[in-house]
Amino acid sequence: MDLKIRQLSKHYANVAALDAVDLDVASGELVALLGPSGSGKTTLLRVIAGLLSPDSGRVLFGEDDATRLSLRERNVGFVFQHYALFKHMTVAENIAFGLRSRPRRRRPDKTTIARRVEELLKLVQLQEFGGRYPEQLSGGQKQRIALARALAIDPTVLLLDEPFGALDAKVRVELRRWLRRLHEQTGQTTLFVTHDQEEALELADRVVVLKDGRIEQVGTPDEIYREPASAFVFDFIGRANALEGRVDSGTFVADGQALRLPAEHVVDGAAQLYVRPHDLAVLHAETGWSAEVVAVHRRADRITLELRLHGQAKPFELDWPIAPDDVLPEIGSRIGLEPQRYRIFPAART
Ligand SMILES: Nc1ncnc2c1ncn2[C@@H]1O[C@H](COP(=O)(O)OP(=O)(O)OP(=O)(O)O)[C@@H](O)[C@H]1O
Repeated sequence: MDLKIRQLSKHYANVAALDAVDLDVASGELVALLGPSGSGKTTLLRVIAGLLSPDSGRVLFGEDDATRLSLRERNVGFVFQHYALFKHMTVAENIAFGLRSRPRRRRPDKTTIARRVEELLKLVQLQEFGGRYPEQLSGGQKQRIALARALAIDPTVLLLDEPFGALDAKVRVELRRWLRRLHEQTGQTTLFVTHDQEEALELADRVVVLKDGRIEQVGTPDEIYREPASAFVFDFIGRANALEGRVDSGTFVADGQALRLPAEHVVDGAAQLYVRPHDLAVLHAETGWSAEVVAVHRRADRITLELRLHGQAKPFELDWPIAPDDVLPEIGSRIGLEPQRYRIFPAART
């Protein structure tokens, strides 16, 4: 089912946890809500679930206004970061819980519930685990069961709040790939909260970037990464350098006059050039603009140079795609550069 959010606001004292948020999620989409701590991700998910009432605005499931409905009436599936399985129930009983606790006229019979539990155990690849108790499962297995339990009621939407947040990095990566495959099988409309940009980019059909209760950008992972709509999104998604300069009649100027780049659509005044470390090309000729090498960092998979422009206090980084017999530049020397992909934004007013 599709989901529409219209002008949703929620305040706590003088904090706007959600500030007039509009969002459309198509049926079958997997959408990540991404943003730093306190940006409003969990609040948005909880308002959609019916766990929190908004101050104003509407939540629509299909054409139906669900704003005033309870969690149960909305029939949503919810998975929390911390395993919320019932300890005293077996895995199978946990999965069956949502169906068993339905009012009698909507409750499937025992055989149907047992069949559904088997199907779900198979779907989350834990067929042998129905008789176990939650304490006999690993963290990753518990979250797969929590997901099976959320899916059991055939929810209108599936809402996941950092479901892998408490797991270690390797298990997280395995589980997010597993979740993507599962989503392809079920086609369930899903909203997924994360503060991990890699998780969002790898998993989601579309990513919603939140900041201070507002949507900064909505787009496919590619759009968000390649065409960030603001300095905030550029900085938040992946590694970014910000170089100080000015825009003057459609030209960005920095480093005295040495660095000049077209900036047609940026208003005149203080501005910043945003460029990722791997989007800076080293020029072996004495063309382009030049920067001083401040430090050389060897990493497992790359070499990163720390560079500085004339007159700028803050160094920036360049990833050097080094060949085995390349000679690394010396500290204090200068190298020629060319940004291959970049964005220029007016400097934030403080
Ligand atoms: N019950 C509450 N009482 C007061 N303020 C709250 C409450 N819940 C959330 N807030 C505030 O609302 C804002 C949004 O919080 P929310 O939990 O939605 O952010 P988040 O993006 O999910 O953050 P995190 O990644 O840390 O979970 C924050 O400033 C938070 O302090």
